[in-house]
Parts: sequence; structure tokens; C-alpha cells
Amino acid sequence: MGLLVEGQWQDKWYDTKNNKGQFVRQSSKFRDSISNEEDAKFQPESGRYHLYVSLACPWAHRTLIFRKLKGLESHIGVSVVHPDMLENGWKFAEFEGSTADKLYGFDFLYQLYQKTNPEITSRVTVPVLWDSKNQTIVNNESAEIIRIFNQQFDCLTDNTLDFYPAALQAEIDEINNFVYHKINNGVYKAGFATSQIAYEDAVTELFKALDVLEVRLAENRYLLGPQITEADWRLFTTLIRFDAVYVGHFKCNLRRIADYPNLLGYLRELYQYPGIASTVNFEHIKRHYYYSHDMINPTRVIPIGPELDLAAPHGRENL
Ligand SMILES: N[C@@H](CCC(=O)N[C@@H](CS)C(=O)NCC(=O)O)C(=O)O
Repeated sequence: MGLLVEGQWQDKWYDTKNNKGQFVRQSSKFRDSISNEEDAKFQPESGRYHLYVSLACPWAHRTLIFRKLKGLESHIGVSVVHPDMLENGWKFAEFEGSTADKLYGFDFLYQLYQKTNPEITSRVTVPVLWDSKNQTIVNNESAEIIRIFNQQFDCLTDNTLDFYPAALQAEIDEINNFVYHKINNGVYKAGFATSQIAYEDAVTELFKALDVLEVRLAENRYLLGPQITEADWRLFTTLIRFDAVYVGHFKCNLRRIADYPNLLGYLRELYQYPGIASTVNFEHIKRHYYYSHDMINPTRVIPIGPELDLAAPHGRENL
């Protein structure tokens, strides 16, 4: 794990020493959009854009889900990195479910960032939305990539499903903010903490937030009521990893999702939503976390459990 400094790869873990043992996530660098406004640099076009993902990564997983839900598979190609993120960061190598770099045959994802800018200083993260016409990164922030997918290719696909409808945007933004800080990033703040207090604070906040959502989902089929939205898919990618890796590897172990009846039914329903199960790969998920973070799990032994029954009836149709 490392980063690019003035175009050179440096193998460095996150610095928590200057933050009292707290993990502080850095913001993404590439924040362009795609639109069919006349003067837009990035116009929607079939076959022009390519998505680089890890099947392990919850942020990249959001973008794969939106590519699926919005019928973009024949328009936007995908390259899948190997689940291990080691001294060279994300790499392309053989592993069931991984692919080569389909555009350039690179060995490492950092080479794609260098191609965008040979002098770049940046972390090298997935997902990356790549423009093969201008040979540059359009965007590497999952929250923005899913908004692009939600809307900007509708002219090509005629798929007008809208997971960020105008009437609900303020509410979606509000719940996203809560879920992001306490849950999506909360598990990382717990897992990457290097002081007892930073860990305890993160875990306490995390489970308080899950308790709040458990109550909310008793009455509401989805986070915002009867309509499934972006907010649900953003929560889903953390919940699906929770019992398999965050409980053990990140020590988020006050409760499991399996112990929350409403969250469990909700998770099952989202997992069973058409097309979604095919975006979930537990081999990549477990291998990535338990194998890559050897500062947390130095033996790199990967647990065989837990047994998850995600295909069981979810029981939420009457809400
Ligand atoms: N803000 C980014 C975060 C992406 C991110 O942190 N991805 C992780 C994988 S789960 C990564 O690539 N980490 C490599 C690193 O931080 O060096 C997003 O949501 O797109």
C-alpha cells in the first residue's frame, strides 16, 4: 500500500501517528463529470469509458452496482484488480474473478495514474472512471461516479431508473452523510485505528448508528421509505462486508448484522435484487482485507466463516 509522489511510487501505509491514532481518509483528486452539454469535455459515448475496480472494495462496489442497475454493461467496460493490495498497491494478476488491465496491459494501477499525469502526487485508489479518448481519469470518487451513472448515460440506454430523484435529494444527502461518517467510513476508522481511544470512539459511533437504522427499518422498507434510492446502495456495500470482515478483521464486534432482524432482512432483500448478487464476491472481499492488511493480521490466515444465508426469504414485502 502506498502512494505516488511527483510521479514516483512510494510504499507507505496511512500515517495515523499525527492524528492520535485516528485514520483520516484523504479526498479524491479527479472530480470531473460526464454530460451531453455541448461544451462538455466528457460526453456520454458507448465504449469510450472504462471502470477500474476491486471486487473487494466497498467504494468500487457502488459503481459496479450502478453500472448493473443502469444497464451500462455493454457501454462501459471493466477491469478488475487482484484482491491483494501490497507493496505496489493494486495490481493486475491472475486470480479467479480478476482481469488483466484490458486497455493497456499495465501490471499496476499506479501506472494508470502516471499515464494521466507523469508528475502526479496522489493516492492510488479504486474505483477509477477512465476516458479512453483523452486517456485520462475522469473521476475517482465513487459517490460522484454513481451519480454520473445514474443519469448521464440515459440517452444511450433509455434506462431512466432514478436512484437520486429530485424530490428526495435533500433527504438522501442527509442520510448519506450520516451513513458515510458513522458506517461506511466508520468501519475503517475502527479497523485502521492505532490507539485504543480512536478505536473505541469509532466502534461506539458505528453501533449507535446501526441501532438507529435498525429502528428506522422496522417501519420503512428502505432508508427513505417505500422507494429504493442511492442511499440504500451506499449502505449495502458496507453491510454485505460486515459479518464477513468488519466484525473480525476490523474488530467491529459488539453485534453482527445477523443479530439485527431488520438490517438482516433489508440486507437480504438488497442482495436478492435482480443483478446484485453477481456483483458480490466474498473470495475477493475476505482475501483482500485479511491478506493485505498485515499490520492488522500478520499471519495472513483467512477465516473460513462465517456462514451467511443471504438467499433466505427477507420477509420485507409487506412493509
Ligand atoms: N473516496 C474514494 C475512496 C476509495 C478508496 O479508498 N478505495 C480503497 C479501496 S477500498 C483504495 O483503493 N485504497 C488504496 C489507498 O488508499 O492507497 C471513493 O469513494 O471512491
